[in-house]
Amino acid sequence: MTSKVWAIRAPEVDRSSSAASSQELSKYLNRDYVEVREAILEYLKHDLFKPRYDLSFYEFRDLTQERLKHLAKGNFISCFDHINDPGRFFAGMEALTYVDYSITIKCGVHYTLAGGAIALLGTRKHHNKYLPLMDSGELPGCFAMTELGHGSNVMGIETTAVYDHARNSFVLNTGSDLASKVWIGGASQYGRLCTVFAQLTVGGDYKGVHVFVMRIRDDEGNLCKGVRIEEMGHKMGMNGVDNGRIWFDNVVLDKDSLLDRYASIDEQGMYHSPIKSIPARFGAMVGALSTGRVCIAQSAVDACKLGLTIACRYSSDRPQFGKRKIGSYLTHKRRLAPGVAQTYALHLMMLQLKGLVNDRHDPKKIHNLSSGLKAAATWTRVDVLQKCRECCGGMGLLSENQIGGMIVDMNVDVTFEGDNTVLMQQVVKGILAKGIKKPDPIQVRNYSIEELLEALKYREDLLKYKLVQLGDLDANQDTCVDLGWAYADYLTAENFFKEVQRAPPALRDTLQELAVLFALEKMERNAVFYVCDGVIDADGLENLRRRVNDQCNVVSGADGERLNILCEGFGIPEHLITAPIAKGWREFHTSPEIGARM
Ligand SMILES: Cc1cc2nc3c(=O)[nH]c(=O)nc-3n(C[C@H](O)[C@H](O)[C@H](O)COP(=O)(O)OP(=O)(O)OC[C@H]3O[C@@H](n4cnc5c(N)ncnc54)[C@H](O)[C@@H]3O)c2cc1C
Repeated sequence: MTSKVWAIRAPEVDRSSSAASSQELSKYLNRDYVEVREAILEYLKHDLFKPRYDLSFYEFRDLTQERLKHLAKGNFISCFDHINDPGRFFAGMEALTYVDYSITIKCGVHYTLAGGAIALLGTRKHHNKYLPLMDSGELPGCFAMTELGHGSNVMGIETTAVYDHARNSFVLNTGSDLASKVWIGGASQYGRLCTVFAQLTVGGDYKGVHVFVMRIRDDEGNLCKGVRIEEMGHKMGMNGVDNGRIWFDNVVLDKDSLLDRYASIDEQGMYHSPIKSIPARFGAMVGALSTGRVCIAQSAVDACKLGLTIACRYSSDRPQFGKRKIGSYLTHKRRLAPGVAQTYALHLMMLQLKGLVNDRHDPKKIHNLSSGLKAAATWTRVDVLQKCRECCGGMGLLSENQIGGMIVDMNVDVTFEGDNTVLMQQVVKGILAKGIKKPDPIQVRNYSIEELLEALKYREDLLKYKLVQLGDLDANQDTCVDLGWAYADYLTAENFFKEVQRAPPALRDTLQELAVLFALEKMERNAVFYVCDGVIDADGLENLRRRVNDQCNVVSGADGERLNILCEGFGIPEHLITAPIAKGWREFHTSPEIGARM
């Protein structure tokens, strides 16, 4: 089936009840690197980026590879941006989620993971040799960290690199099948260059995990000596990415293959690193690669924007049980309005995080924040897109309506770039400190902004205190995940209310309504905590439910029409909203052309 992109108009929106205009909202949300964003969105009008639902496994991979090549021609994304201007890099990568997650991840592996590792862990010789060819798309890159036996535990990987001073080179070996590199994006068919994580030994001394850059295929696409690659297999989604499995058998790598920003070997074969401890050195190397997590978190937020735009438009346009629009039902508002609030909240928080990366802020803070937000944003995406799909009823299942495809393609985002459950535990290790005092008890009565923020902060502080008292994090992993959420929720809410103050006056009421809904809904999700710890009682809980209902009504408008304005504020151009249900489902499904699109 070839998908025709229908030029049916977007539904009319009643703007009378909205305090803020969608253009003003969009200008406020999309305020950084405006020219890069606009240019890439325009570039994505090319036919190559139009949706295709009729392709076989290998045809879809070829299309994704063609898309990567075409993007490279546009010069929007450069691996050098990791060093010179990370904010520009993020802006260049962002719009891709609106096209398709396979191309997003294809670019993510090539530019962010492989290109980022070379840029951030390598030195000038590596930059000059590889990055221009990666920018032009001539040298497709892979990133080989995960092994069959070691996924989340990267420090435990078993691939070995032994330095041989007599030959001035390293010898790379997989050893057992459990040490084969698995899931490696781009490896199965198109990848030619690879950044490989391996345990380094120099002069018989073990030095820990280091990263090497090497060719896995030559310019003709033939596998290099000692490299074996197999196909990973058909996946539940994201099949445009050719994931593969790699084995290394006595592969000889020259000395310059070591990405040597954090560790090097001198002319006499002596190993040097400014970071003496093996775990600290590993932490510095992996910590430098937080760009990937930032991109995954941003993609999750962008997917929420697209899913909500489609679901809200359809809901305010589709009557059911007489003339009543489905968007007018409380249960619809309850499913969509909190998602819109979460998406605004997370988008604004991501702007802060990207600002910290751009300013080269404290790496520890960036690591904690990017880990917590990656987990929060991707888990939020799972919830938001499922609700969007349900709100569209059966129409939500049609591939051309975009939401279903995103659900399956993006499901992996809770697992890769750090499994969310494991990431939340890392966040907790990063934020717990000795001497944390028990917070004074609080009570919430009227759900003012001050009380809402106090309640979110209280949850974080009390969970921190409890975990310090409990001591054994391993035996209390469930509380660790709760604390990771509490940390992300409070920071995101606090930032949202600050944004209300920073925003132009015309936007403040609208943003505040959303921020209040965000905070109320977070309290409601954690009602068990608040009741058990005496912050609210049974009446308070009932009051909280009513407050969430009221706020969903305020944010949504009578038929959910206000949600359309808020979604327009996300600024997704019409050519990337291809779902027919977002463009007038009646005209589309009653058109005489309906048969022609199959
Ligand atoms: C489509 C896809 C593309 C990928 N692309 C790449 C790539 O290009 N390059 C690359 O190097 N890797 C890639 N990966 C690998 C990815 O990074 C790993 O899948 C991820 O790190 C998780 O490892 P794992 O799959 O072995 O899961 P595991 O680590 O085995 O985790 C499985 C489950 O156990 C839980 N668990 C694990 N450890 C703990 C713990 N300490 N405490 C509590 N729970 C725990 C996790 O929460 C999870 O639910 C990709 C994966 C996929 C699926």
